[in-house]
Amino acid sequence: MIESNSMPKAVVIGMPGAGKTRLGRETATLIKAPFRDTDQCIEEEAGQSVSEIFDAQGEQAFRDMETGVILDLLKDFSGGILSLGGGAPMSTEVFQALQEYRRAGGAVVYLQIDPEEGVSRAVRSDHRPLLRGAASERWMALYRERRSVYQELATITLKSRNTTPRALARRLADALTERVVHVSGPDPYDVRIGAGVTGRLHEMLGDQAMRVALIHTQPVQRHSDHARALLRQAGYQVVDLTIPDAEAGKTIQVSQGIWERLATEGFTRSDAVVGLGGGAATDQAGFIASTWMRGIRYVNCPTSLLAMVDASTGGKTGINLEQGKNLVGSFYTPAGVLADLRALRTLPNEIFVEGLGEVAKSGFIMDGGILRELEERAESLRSFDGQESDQWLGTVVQDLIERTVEVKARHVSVDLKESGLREFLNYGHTLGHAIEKIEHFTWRHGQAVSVGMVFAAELARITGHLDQDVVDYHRQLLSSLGLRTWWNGGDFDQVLALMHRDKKARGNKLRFIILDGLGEPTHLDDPPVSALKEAFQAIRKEE
Ligand SMILES: NC(=O)c1ccc[n+]([C@@H]2O[C@H](COP(=O)([O-])OP(=O)(O)OC[C@H]3O[C@@H](n4cnc5c(N)ncnc54)[C@H](O)[C@@H]3O)[C@@H](O)[C@H]2O)c1
Ligand SMILES: O=C(O)C(=O)C[C@@H](O)[C@H](O)[C@H](O)COP(=O)(O)O
Repeated sequence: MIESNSMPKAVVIGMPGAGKTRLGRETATLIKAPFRDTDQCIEEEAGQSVSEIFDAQGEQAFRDMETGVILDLLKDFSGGILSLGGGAPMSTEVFQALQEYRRAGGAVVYLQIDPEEGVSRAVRSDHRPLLRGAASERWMALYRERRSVYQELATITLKSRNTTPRALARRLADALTERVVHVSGPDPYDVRIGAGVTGRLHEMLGDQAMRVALIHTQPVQRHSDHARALLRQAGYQVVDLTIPDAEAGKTIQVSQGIWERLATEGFTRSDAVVGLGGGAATDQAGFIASTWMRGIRYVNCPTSLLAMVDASTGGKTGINLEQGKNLVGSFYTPAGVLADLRALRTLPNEIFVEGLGEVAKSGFIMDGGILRELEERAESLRSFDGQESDQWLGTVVQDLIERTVEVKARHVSVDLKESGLREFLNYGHTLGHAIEKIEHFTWRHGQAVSVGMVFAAELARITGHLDQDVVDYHRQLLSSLGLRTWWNGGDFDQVLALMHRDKKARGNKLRFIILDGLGEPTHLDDPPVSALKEAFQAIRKEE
């Protein structure tokens, strides 16, 4: 039986001369994995070259050896990259084993080569026994016979045309390290997390759209330029829309400007939106997508940590009003989310750190593993520098993003419109949003939520739900990550009035999310004002 913990990470298949061995070897080097080529394994075992085995024992003997080697390696080559001989998948046993390998989660990579190129390489090569004699005719005949088998088995197809072996290996390495979180519900979609996933924009947008509105902010210009180039390459007419940065981009005036532009550009119902940037840009882009002609397709490309772990997923779209945060919006799910880790290279440290606030939130409400990871890595995470982030840190960040998006997905998959369970994702936000407003959005969202979580923990303690040590743990963990745990702005009455505009409030009654313990969120309805005041005092710091 093929088991995921001992099988190879990828198996490369394709025609003779496609470059499978080179692709496999270079990819293995990039991802620091072992590499095997089945022809080479057979030659080592037999002490003869493939041609010599063909000449001395015939093709069938070679195929039997090949099948044996492949079946063994599929069971026992943990995390390696395996390149197969071109004809291997044509054997029923190997074909079925590759199907089983796929079912176990393995990646079968079909390296496609243009027939003209394949033929010209075949003519030049003199060591392939099956191509002896009329090499070009033999190659074409094999190609016709094998092509559909390769296509049927492939989970990843790479075309060698117009690219270098190095670039192909890079693409494969990216694809193999990508993580996918599936969000289910009425309109299911995937969140893809990995270096280079922006390359999947076309796949996610689909072929229906003719025009694409690319909504982004100026600080992420470099990433939007890349996305625009990919969209144009894929044949879309791209309308580039640079909106004001951060919360200044989440206003009705900005929405109005975009709607008018879409009208001028002739956007129809089959056209699409791409939101690229931090959470503010993706919130506005989603809002536009949900309102234009009552809803068109959109894909989010988050570029900040916070947008990757939270804002881009779940379909809460919206804008702010002078009176408060996110007061206008909709629940409208994206067609997909592409969290490209390469975007983090340009992310300033303080914006990375604020994103850790929402990561910690997911830990507090659901996933103790996130909390442990944050505790262990606090120092390196707090000093994250995208430019210098080594591979180790990159993997940690990818893990944290994946885990946090899992937490989000678990909530929004069953309660898209926030009738109960989803409200837990709002931990720390009732006060957090009030702080953002009172501070005229000079405080970053994640920092405000961090203080909001300490407030919620204090409130839980005061109302008899939580022990002091868990409240202390909030302060200690959040501050170790570089997040704020106190706030001296505003006054209680101002804060109370703003908290009444929170979307969890019903009538005159406030509703908070608090914890009964780590990973045990619950609702607290209509707490006494005295308790709120005491919790408010507890987040003030003597200066
Ligand atoms: N819809 C939701 O479910 C949800 C969830 C959480 C937060 N939010 C919203 O998200 C917003 C906060 O998101 P945010 O923290 O990303 O803030 P943001 O969107 O204001 O981005 C912060 C800053 O970082 C810049 N930036 C983003 N990516 C960058 C990159 N790769 N390189 C350089 N600069 C980059 C932005 O342009 C901006 O200047 C808030 O409006 C919040 O309400 C929404
Ligand atoms: O997705 C959710 O649900 C959340 O509450 C996630 C929050 O982290 C996020 O800040 C959200 O935008 C808050 O929404 P709001 O309804 O409180 O405005």
